[in-house]
Amino acid sequence: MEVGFLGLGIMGKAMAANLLRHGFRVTVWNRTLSKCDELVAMGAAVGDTPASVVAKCKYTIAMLSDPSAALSVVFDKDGVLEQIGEGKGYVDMSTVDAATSCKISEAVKQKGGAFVEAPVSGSKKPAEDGQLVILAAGDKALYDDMVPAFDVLGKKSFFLGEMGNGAKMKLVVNMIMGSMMNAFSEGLCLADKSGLSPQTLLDVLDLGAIANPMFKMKGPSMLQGSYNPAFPLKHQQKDMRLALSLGDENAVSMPVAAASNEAFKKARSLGLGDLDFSAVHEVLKGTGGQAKA
Ligand SMILES: NC(=O)C1=CN([C@@H]2O[C@H](COP(=O)(O)OP(=O)(O)OC[C@H]3O[C@@H](n4cnc5c(N)ncnc54)[C@H](OP(=O)(O)O)[C@@H]3O)[C@@H](O)[C@H]2O)C=CC1
Ligand SMILES: O=CCCC(=O)O
Repeated sequence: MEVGFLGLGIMGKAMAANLLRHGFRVTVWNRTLSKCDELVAMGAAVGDTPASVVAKCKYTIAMLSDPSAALSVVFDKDGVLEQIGEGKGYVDMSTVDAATSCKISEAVKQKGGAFVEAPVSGSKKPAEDGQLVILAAGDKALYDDMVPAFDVLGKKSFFLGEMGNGAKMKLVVNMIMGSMMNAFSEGLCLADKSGLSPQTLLDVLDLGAIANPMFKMKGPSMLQGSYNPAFPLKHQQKDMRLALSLGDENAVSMPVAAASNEAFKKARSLGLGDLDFSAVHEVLKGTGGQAKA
């Protein structure tokens, strides 16, 4: 199967590499072109523009930072829309809001193409290992065509029906994750300040009902003040913002998420946006600015 891949950040690079390892023919494009080099060394071809990738490939996947990047790659000059059409499919796996997905979907359909939104749960390591959880919605025939690729990228794919449901599901999941990270960080601070060993707290948490992979993976590095980015904090704050907006639209009160969003915003204002989202711990510790990757 031949696929195009637009966006080779932390996630896109791992996902495209995984497709190559599984025998897919992949043509890549990234705004910063030098990021294509590693994939080329693995056998990928390069397209000059999103449009040229779509012209070459029947199916094109995108993994971009946020709604404005997702829209730009489709609608701007040399974008996806210039070459999408009958018989071609576009799959955006970025985390965006439902309105962005719907806007892209309408434009692609108007040109005769098919569109699926397919944001993912899981971070850098699951992307490398093909263990993502894929939250797809939109054109069912295109979804069915993409199953061989989704089977390589993920451990499970959900087809959630109408366009926008994938984006909404992803935002709900990440809203919970961001709130959990804040509660976890507060707990580590409380243990420390009240004379307990935060390491022992990690051991206790890991044996109880709230044990989870995120606490287990991020806890030890948070205690060291080390935040090598797997999921950049700026993207987690974007997801909290989009989830809160979904709450506004549906009149859902979300005080916990709103407070967590404030902590992520504070972290961004301290220059921690490119570190892992667990760097919000520096805000809750009150030591922002001393964090490292
Ligand atoms: N990291 C994670 O753990 C996860 C991330 N996600 C989501 O996946 C998406 C990608 O995340 P991640 O890989 O971590 O992010 P990165 O910041 O590492 O990569 C972002 C990508 O978007 C590109 N980009 C940004 N702005 C533009 C633009 N205006 N035009 C064209 N390309 C642009 C970047 O290009 P350039 O290299 O030129 O800057 C880069 O390829 C996000 O929506 C994120 O929320 C979902 C699940 C997990
Ligand atoms: O959007 C990012 C999700 C990160 C994760 O699921 O670990």
